[in-house]
Amino acid sequence: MTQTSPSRPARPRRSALYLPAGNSRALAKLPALGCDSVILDLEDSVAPGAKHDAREAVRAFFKDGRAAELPEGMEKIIRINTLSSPWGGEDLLAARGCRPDAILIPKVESPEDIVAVEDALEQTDAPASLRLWAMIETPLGVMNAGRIAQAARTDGARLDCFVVGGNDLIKETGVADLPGRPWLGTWLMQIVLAARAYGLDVLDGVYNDFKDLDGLAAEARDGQAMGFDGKTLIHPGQIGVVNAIFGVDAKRRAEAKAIIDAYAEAGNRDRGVISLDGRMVERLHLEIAERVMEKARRIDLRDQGEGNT
Ligand SMILES: CC(C)(COP(=O)(O)OP(=O)(O)OC[C@H]1O[C@@H](n2cnc3c(N)ncnc32)[C@H](O)[C@@H]1OP(=O)(O)O)[C@@H](O)C(=O)NCCC(=O)NCCSC(=O)C[C@H](O)C(=O)O
Ligand SMILES: [Mg+2]
Repeated sequence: MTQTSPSRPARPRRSALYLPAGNSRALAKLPALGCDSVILDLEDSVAPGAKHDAREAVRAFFKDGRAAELPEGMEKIIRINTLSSPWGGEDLLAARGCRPDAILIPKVESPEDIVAVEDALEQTDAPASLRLWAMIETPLGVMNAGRIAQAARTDGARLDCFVVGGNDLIKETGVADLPGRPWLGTWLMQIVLAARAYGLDVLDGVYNDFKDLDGLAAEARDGQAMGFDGKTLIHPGQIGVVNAIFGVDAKRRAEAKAIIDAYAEAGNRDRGVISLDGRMVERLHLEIAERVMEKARRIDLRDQGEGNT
């Protein structure tokens, strides 16, 4: 059974789809898609000359009610440009005004990058519920991942989730971009470990070859085994594969239910350790099983379009 920290909410974040914010046809498709999160992108998928229009498109999407009509439970994230870029400050103001679930900050390299955004939000009437997600996609970002995640422990901190930026990491380090990601593995694990140490969710990077669903499935399975909560995506055709791999299949549900049922038996309720089908089961396994069942419940609601609150 996959081990998951019981301290984080069991919120499904199987699939997070990037959508270039200025692409009106893609925006029109969104209500029918089954991704758990959408990331409206103002950064790398938007050319410098199109930044203004893309930002206005995001503003309009939230203002005219289209965002509110998305399926309940689909998280709405806006990826801004870095604050050091010519667009970041205006992006942040626009994003805050849209009141999405979270703002995704690209190329985070130190806790100060998070604090700068937190401070800017403090000076506005940003709701306390607004979360921050951070992209880890540079050598410094990976090296400082623990310190960055630690920023989530500060009182009132908004940091909620790490997102791997594999394309930038490959660009910045020069490692070979090979199937199975042999040279990226250590860094990916470092990012997962940092996130887990401080109770953050963590999403794997994108798979660029969007027509190769077998390759996507192999990479998603690797990511699931590494401990990621889900994967970021670039195309609607990738959602089904990834939702299945990061979901809770029938075998895991049955295992979890068996553990919960076993501990519910009168003779077991107060026991620390029990024997189940020839395996040692401890109360920590009960916590994991309860979390698995809660996540399965939320996934079922999400997949029925009823939200995952
Ligand atoms: C990759 C694409 C450019 C491919 O586009 P296209 O050739 O147009 O795809 P299709 O013809 O197969 O599209 C079929 C229909 O699906 C809609 N569509 C396509 N992509 C999306 C999407 N992401 N969300 C919603 N809908 C989408 C098309 O509009 C078609 O519908 P219709 O027009 O009605 O026929 C394109 O998929 C794309 O732009 N993807 C997103 C790219 C992106 O956001 N990139 C930035 C994030 S990746 C990254 O930067 C990660 C990280 O930072 C790192 O460093 O790794
Ligand atoms: Mg990137």
